[in-house]
Amino acid sequence: MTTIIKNGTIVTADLTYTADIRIENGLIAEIGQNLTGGDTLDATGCYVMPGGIDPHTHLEMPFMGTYSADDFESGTRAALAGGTTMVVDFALPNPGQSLLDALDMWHNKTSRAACDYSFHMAITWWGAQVFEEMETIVRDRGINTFKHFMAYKGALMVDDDEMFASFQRCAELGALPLVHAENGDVVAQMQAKLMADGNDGPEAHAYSRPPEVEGEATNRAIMIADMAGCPVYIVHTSCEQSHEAIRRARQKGCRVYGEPLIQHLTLDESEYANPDWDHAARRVMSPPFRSKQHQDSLWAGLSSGSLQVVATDHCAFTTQQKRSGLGDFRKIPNGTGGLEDRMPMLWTHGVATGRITMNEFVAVTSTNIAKILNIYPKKGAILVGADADLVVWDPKRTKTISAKTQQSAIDYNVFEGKTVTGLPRYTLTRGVVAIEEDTVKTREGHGAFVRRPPVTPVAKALSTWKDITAPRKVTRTGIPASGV
Ligand SMILES: NC(=O)NCCC(=O)O
Ligand SMILES: [Zn+2]
Ligand SMILES: [Zn+2]
Repeated sequence: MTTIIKNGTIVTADLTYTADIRIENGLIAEIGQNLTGGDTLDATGCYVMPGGIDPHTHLEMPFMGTYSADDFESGTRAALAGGTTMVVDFALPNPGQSLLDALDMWHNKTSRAACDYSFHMAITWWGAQVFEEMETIVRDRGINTFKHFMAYKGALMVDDDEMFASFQRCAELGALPLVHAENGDVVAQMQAKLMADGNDGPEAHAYSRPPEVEGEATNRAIMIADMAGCPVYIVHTSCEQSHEAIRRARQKGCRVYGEPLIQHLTLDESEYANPDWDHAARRVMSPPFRSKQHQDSLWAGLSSGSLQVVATDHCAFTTQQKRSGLGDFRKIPNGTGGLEDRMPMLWTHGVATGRITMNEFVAVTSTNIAKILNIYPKKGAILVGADADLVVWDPKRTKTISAKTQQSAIDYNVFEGKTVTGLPRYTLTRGVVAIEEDTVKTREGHGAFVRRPPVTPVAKALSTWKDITAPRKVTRTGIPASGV
């Protein structure tokens, strides 16, 4: 089947130019002038960009005694509606559970996915079995990233010795560790104190996780990665303290990546002061929303290049689920939605305000993460041979975000009432039109697992350098006799 996208302006991470695109069998077959034949999609007045990649979602995730409400059907439908054509979710083994079993469980959730997907594997416990299975995960199962939680003490959290061992294993395998960087021990103590003082509302969630908790853990993760000899990717970077640690390390030459979320870029801590308990609880996530100064730092990181990727950490819970934390903020399921809104919100608050360019928009929503995850140029590119995961972006289309019209299964939207300008005219997943303006044409089961090979160019370069600079025993000729 042939489709031609005509009359659009192609925008990639490094180029802006006018050309048509011919798509055949789900791939980009030709880029050129005046292409004809097949079905035509009119892109007049639009930008044609690589579809978004959201590398941080939690669909149907078992967490804090419940499951996140969006599954791979509603989650990928929401993604496509907002111009995102691939999601990367997290397989989370229970303590003692085989990584391979956990991965099978996560694959079993995806039969209705409407866009392509992949997984990060979480390291939630440590032992010889995990060490061995990491190799199978990388070599046979197409996964090159391992997630580590420095928070959620007593649940997902790992200690420094486990993290160091896992990072070293990542270095051997050419894999990339991801880190949720918050000091879980300090958080647990702060939570207990707040509760003891009678601070049991959702605002106490934010008080228990100040920026220092995140800055300290980010710095620690980066130093541990440097000692282990691997790059490291810090998820949901929300504050200047964490950004500063990333920036400083990058200046020293460390291979560190930082991922702000669209929520942290556009929503602030005043949400937790709302007198409506539901309003505040719906916005409970970790790390919490920050002040406007922290937001400025994140935006500066995107424009200067010290932060590379904008994600959502889409982990949506209904109001009813959030209410399990009434009377004890520690029991409010942590997480917010954003899959459908990431690209329009970033365009509206980033490109339209001049904080980032269109090309930087493509870089931080798609191309950078495609390179980091080693799936470029299959994904994240407009090149002959690449998957035709494309968004025909109409910079004039506008809407006011509302839970009433969203694809997500939950009953509210943290961006409710915000007007966005810049929306998909079409979203294509491997050449198939899934979204045509307000019409949703997603196909359940169209989404396929994307295998990601290990050893990115960055991992290879870093391991070469680490080998050259590794400690070496000095060969000596004149050794004094002992005791003389
Ligand atoms: N971020 C959050 O609050 N929930 C999802 C799990 C995580 O990423 O920490
Ligand atoms: Zn996290
Ligand atoms: Zn997450």
